[in-house]
Amino acid sequence: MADRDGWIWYDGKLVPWREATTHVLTHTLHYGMGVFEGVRAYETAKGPAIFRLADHTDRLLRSAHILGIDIPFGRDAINDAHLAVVRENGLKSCYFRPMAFYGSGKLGVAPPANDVHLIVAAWPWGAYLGEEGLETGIRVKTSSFARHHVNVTMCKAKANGNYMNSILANQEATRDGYDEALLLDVDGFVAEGSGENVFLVRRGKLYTPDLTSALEGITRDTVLAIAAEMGLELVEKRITRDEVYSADEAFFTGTAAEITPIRELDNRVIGAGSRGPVTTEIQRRYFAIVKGEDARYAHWLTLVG
Ligand SMILES: Cc1[nH+]cc(COP(=O)(O)O)c(CN[C@@H](CCC(=O)O)C(=O)O)c1O
Repeated sequence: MADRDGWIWYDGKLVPWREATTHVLTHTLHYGMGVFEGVRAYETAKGPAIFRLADHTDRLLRSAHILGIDIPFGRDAINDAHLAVVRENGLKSCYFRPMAFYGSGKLGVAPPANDVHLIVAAWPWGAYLGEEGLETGIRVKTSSFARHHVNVTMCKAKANGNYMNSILANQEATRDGYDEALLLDVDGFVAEGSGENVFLVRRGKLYTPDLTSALEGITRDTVLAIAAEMGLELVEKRITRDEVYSADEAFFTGTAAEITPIRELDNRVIGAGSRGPVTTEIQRRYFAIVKGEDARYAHWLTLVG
C-alpha cells in the first residue's frame, strides 16, 4: 500500500503518497488507540459522488468522542479532505480511509492527548468479498472468537484496536477455506461479520441483530430505508446461529462489502444456496442509490465536481 503514486491528506496538507509516513514510536502503532472510517465514492452520471459522507464523518467524530480522542479538525475540514483526495488523485470511484491516531509524543498507556493526527487516503477498491461473491454468495464460518463484550471495548466506536478481534476471526475462517467469519457475542448470539453487519430473510420478513456489540453500520441503515420502501417488515432481535442455518436468505452489509449474499454458514446451505430474490432486489436498489440513479436519495450523495 505504501509504494504507489498519488497524494494523501495528512494533517491539513496534501502530501505525496510515499511521504505520508509516521515514526515507529507512534502511540497508536503500539496500542491501537485510534479511530477510522471506510467510505466509498462511486461513478455517477454527474461524476464521482461520495456516499453518505456526512454520516461517515459524524461517525468518525463520534468514535473519537467515545474514546476521548480530540481530533483537531472539524466536520467541514474532514469532508473537504475527502473531496481534495478524490480530485488530486483523479479518481472516478474509490474507497477512502480517514484515520485519526496518537503520534509519537510519548509512549505508555496514558495517551499523548495533544498529539492527534488525521489522514485521509483514497484508492480504487473493487468488490471487498469478490465479484463472484456479490453474484452467487459467499461461504461463512462461525468464529471461535466472540465479538467484544460491550464493556471490554467500545463497540460503537470504529476503533483501530477493535480490529484485532476482526482479524483473528477473518484469518481463522479464510485459513479454513471460508470467505468470511460470522462472530457471536459473549452470550452466543449473532453479532456481525468481521467487517460487516448481517441480515436474514425468513418467510418474507427481514431480520437483523440488535446492535449491542455490533457496529452501527451506515450500510445497515441504508438497507433499513430500502426495506421500508419495499414494504418489508423488519425485525431487530437476538438471532441464534441456527436461525441463520434455517433462513431463506442471508447477506452481509458494509461500505467495503456492499450487499454480499451469504450462501452457506458452517457448511449449512442457506435457502437455495445462492443470492435470494429479496437480497437481489435490495442489492439492485442499493447500487442504483450509490450510483445516483435513484433521485429520492440524492441527498446522500456528495458530488465531487
Ligand atoms: C465490524 C464492522 N461492522 C459493520 C461494518 C459495516 O459498517 P458500514 O460500513 O458503516 O456499513 C463495518 C465496516 N467495515 C469497514 C472496514 C473494512 C476493512 O476491512 O477495513 C468497511 O466496510 O469499510 C465493520 O468494520
